[in-house]
This record gives sequence, structure tokens and C-alpha cells, in this order.
Amino acid sequence: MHCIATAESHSTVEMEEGYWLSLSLGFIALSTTILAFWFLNPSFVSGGNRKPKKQQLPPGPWALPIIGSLHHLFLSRLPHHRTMMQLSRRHGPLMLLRLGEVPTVVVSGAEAAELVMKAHDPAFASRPRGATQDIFGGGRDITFAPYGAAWRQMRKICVVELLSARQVRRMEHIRADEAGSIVRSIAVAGGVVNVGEKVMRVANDVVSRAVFGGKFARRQEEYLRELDEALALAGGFCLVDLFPSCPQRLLRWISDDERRMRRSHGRIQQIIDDIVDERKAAARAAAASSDEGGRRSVNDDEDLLEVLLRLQEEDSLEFPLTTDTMGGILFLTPAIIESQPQDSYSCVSLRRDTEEECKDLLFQSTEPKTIERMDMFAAATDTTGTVLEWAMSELVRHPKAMAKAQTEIREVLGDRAVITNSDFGELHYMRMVIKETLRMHPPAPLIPRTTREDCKIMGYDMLKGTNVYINVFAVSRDPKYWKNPEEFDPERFENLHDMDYHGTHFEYTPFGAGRRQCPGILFGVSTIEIVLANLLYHFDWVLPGGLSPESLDMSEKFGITVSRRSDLQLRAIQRLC
Ligand code: HEM
Repeated sequence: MHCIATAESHSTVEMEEGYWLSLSLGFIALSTTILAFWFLNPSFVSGGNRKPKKQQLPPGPWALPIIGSLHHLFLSRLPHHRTMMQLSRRHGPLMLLRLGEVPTVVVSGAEAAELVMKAHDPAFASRPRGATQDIFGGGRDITFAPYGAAWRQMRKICVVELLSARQVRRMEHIRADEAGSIVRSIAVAGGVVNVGEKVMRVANDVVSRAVFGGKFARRQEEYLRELDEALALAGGFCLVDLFPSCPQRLLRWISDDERRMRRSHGRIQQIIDDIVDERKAAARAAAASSDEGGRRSVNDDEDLLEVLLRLQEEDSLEFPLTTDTMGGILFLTPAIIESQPQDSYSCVSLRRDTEEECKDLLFQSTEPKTIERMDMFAAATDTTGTVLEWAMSELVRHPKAMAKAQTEIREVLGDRAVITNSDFGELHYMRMVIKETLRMHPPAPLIPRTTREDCKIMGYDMLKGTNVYINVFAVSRDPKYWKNPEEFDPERFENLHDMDYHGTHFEYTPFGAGRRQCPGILFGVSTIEIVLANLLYHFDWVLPGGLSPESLDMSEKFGITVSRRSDLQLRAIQRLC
């Protein structure tokens, strides 16, 4: 797909031909079949969640029987986070939508976000569950895990062992190497570059080298394609997620989302299996020739998988570090499990609500079994690549900002063959460019949470089991907190030094906040900084064919992460030193 020059602005996203036809047919088929169920079993449409008397639920737009508020989203020509932003400007910072059978509250103000992610954080610290998310992460991974003991341990390992500042610093040579190789590949290819593809690859290379010590090599293209498909489906807006009590067979007949998700996930799984197999064989060979009889010791070259295997051997954690837990953190596969003791734990069922139930399930002793999940790979690749692509898009649309960033980088870095993160102390403007990109294009615009218990927010009842989306996109474009919010203006951060990524300013939370806040901030930002600095240091960038900067299409593709709808194709002009 090409991104070049449509006259469309963000807010007039062109829908593909046939979309309306298939949408209408889908609605008609769904409504007819659901009506039939309604007559047979009226409690079906309520989803068991009728509004109890005397409860003060948040306001929201008018709803229809059966589909609830879905028509507001699906009849809009905008991606869901934008439609929700428009609706919440009418209905308020806490807005109730009924998405099919699923009651959902959208949070669109900084004060409300602070109440949800800080004041009442424990009540909102779980993730929604749906059929596609179950395939994607199965609730056994860290990202989609229900709040509870298993999640806490995975999180602790992530924060303390895998993504700590020390660990991220230790990986500096990987980032520098990979940023260098993207520069070389652009210089060799010359001409028009698919920037989106390049930055997605480099983000994936950095994380796979950090985790496995190696790269995806030949199958990276397939991996990224399948990841793209899976992430587009995992946003929670597929029919199977919206009508959980509707018979699966019927939904499968109407929509093939679930099948597509299984297919993509299966392919991703196979690719990872192959990589782990190779890695295992190499580890066995190394252990056989080691003087220490194969015992692992801390060393400076250990990748994240090695860190986990060492922790497992040390056996000093509160819960034993099983291979399942390791899989939940890194996205591993049965290839590793077979070497583990028979009393490994694994999650055997889905859709449990209480912490106790989840704990029971997550720590049931079972035979080792196949685990399917994607975590650090998906969480790190897509978000990092997406931010880089949006940053380059905004810079190309704003040549003055591009020139200012390039001048700064070239002055500060002087003549260098290799650029590393430790060279970046003085790159203030580039850091503001990244902050502004994350304000305008947070890669995860709707942060998904679910209520673990009844509570009251701004006088409204939030019932247990309600899904919650914190619309960080809406908050960071709200004129109440930001001057000219629709303008790309990195300078706005000049006087906002303390506006960082750590989730303490609730008008700016691209990485979320509270217990579930992204643990990969340092890893992600370090990768973004080094790749962006290299791209801007070594090349000048323009739209191909003499197109004007304003003509660049900026429309979005909705999914769990929101990337560009079309790839970013730019002409790279190598800088002559
Ligand atoms: C620019 C890059 C990134 C952005 C904008 C981003 C954003 C987010 C957001 C918004 C969340 C949800 C937070 C919440 O619920 O409050 C999240 C969760 C998460 N992110 Fe990131 N992320 C990025 C990069 C990364 C990287 C590089 C990694 C790992 C290497 C990572 C790992 C995770 C994990 C494991 C979670 C789940 C945490 C949990 O549920 O406890 N992220 N991220």
C-alpha cells in the first residue's frame, strides 16, 4: 500500500469500497439471528447486566436493543478512539457505552483518568477478557493476565530483572548495532524507502536479540505480517468479543475474525517454536562444552531468556519460576517446556473473575502443556515501530521541525560512525519531538482495564465486570489541557520539563499509569531515540515525486495499537559529510 497524497485529512478517513455493504449485511444477519434468540430467551440480550435500580451509571449516547451503542462506532467514518473522543465531548469524561452485550465505560478526562489509574487503581487493575484476546494472550501472559498473584510475579520479574535500567543499559550495543544496520540498508538500497517496514523490522530485531540473542532472519516478514493482523483483531471489537453469550457457531458463521486470529496466532507460534528450537540446540551444545557442568552464571552477554533460566535455577522466588510463567513473560513455547519438571504449573481455563479463581487456575499443578502467547515481542515491536513511523510522518509534514531536529543532532554528535544512547544527553529537541509524537499518536490510544469490584467515580457507579477504556488519545488532544491540541508543536514541551512518561501527569499518559503501567518505557524510548537519531543524522527525507508535505495521508488503522493506514514511503537523501 502506498501512503502518498490523498486530499483526505485525519477526520475524513475514506472507507474501503464494499465496507458499507458488508457492514449492513452483517448487521442484518446478526440482528435477525439475535432477535430469534431474544424471543426464545429474553435474558440473552441483557447479557445479565441490567441496570439495577437506584444506581447512578455514567451518561452515554442513545442505545438500540441488542447492539446497544455499537451503531455509533460502526456507522462513524472514524477509527473507534476518534469516535469515542467525539462522543465523550458531548457526554462527559465518563461515558457509558453498551458494546453489544458488554458494558463499557470510556474515560476521557485527566481527572477521571487519575481517579481510575491512581486513586482507585487496585479496583481497575485487571484487563478485559474476550474470545480474541484469549487466543492472543490467553490471560496467561503478563499483558492480558487478570490482576493477581501470577501477574504480580511476572510483573516483578519484568521490572526487576528484564527491563530494569541496568538491563536496558547492558543492551546498548544491540540497539547501536541494529540502528547502524538500518542506516546501511537504506544507504545501499537508496531511493524511495518504505520507512514503516524498516522501523518495524529494526524494533523487532532489537527485541528478538534482547530476548533470544538472535534474529528472526528469513521469517521476519511473515512474522510482522501476522502480528499486524493479530493486533488489528485483538482490540476487543470483534463480534465474538461483543456477544460472548451468543453461540460460537453462529458467530463463526457470520464473521471469520476468530478463525483469522487463530490462524495468525498459530503461524506466529510456529515461527517462535522454530527459533526456540534453534536456541535450545545451541544452549545444549554450549552447556556440553562448559567447565561448570552447564550451570548458568551471570554474564554480560546473557539475553533475557538466559536471565529467566538462571532465575529458575536459583529458585529464590516466592512462586517457583515455571516454564509457563517464563512463557507468559517472553512468549516462549513447548520447545522449552519439555525439559522442565512434571509439576510445572499452567493455566487451564479462561474467563475467571476473582483473584482467587485466577490464582487457583494459574497455579494449578498440571502436566506441562503447550502454551500460546505473545508478550514482550508484540508489546515491544509494534508500539516502538509505530511511534517511529508517526514521528517520521510528522517531521516530514513539518519541515521546520525536521530541520531543527537534524541540526541539533548533527551539531551535538559531530562526525560519528556509530551513535549510542549515551551520546544523547544534549538532544533536547529530539526528545521533545518524541514526546509530541506520543501525545498526538499514542500507539495504544485506548488503555483497556476492567473493574474488579463495584466502586464510585465522580459520583457514578462503576459496576464490577465493566470494561473500561482510558482514551489517552482524547485526553492528550483535549483543548482543556493543551493549546492548539491538533497541531504538531514539539516546542510546547519546552516549559513542561516535568511532564515525563511516568504516569504522574494524567493529561499525558501514553504509557498508562499505576500498577499496570508499561514496564518497557526505558527499553522502548531508548530504541526510539537511537533509531530516530540515526535516521535524522545520516539522511535528509522528502516525499517522493515532489509531493508537498501537507499532502501526506495521515489516516489511521484501528487495532490494539493504532498505526498508519498506509505505509510511509519517503525518499532518503544520504548526507554528505
Ligand atoms: C513507545 C513504546 C511503548 C508504548 C507507548 C507502550 C504503551 C503501553 C501501554 C499504554 C500499556 C498499558 C498500561 C496500562 O494499563 O496502564 C503497556 C503495557 C505493557 N507494555 Fe508497553 N509500551 C511501549 C513499549 C513497550 C516495550 C518496549 C515493552 C517491553 C520490552 C513493553 C511491555 C509492556 C508490557 C509487558 C505491558 C503490560 C503490563 C501489565 O499489564 O502489567 N512495552 N504499554
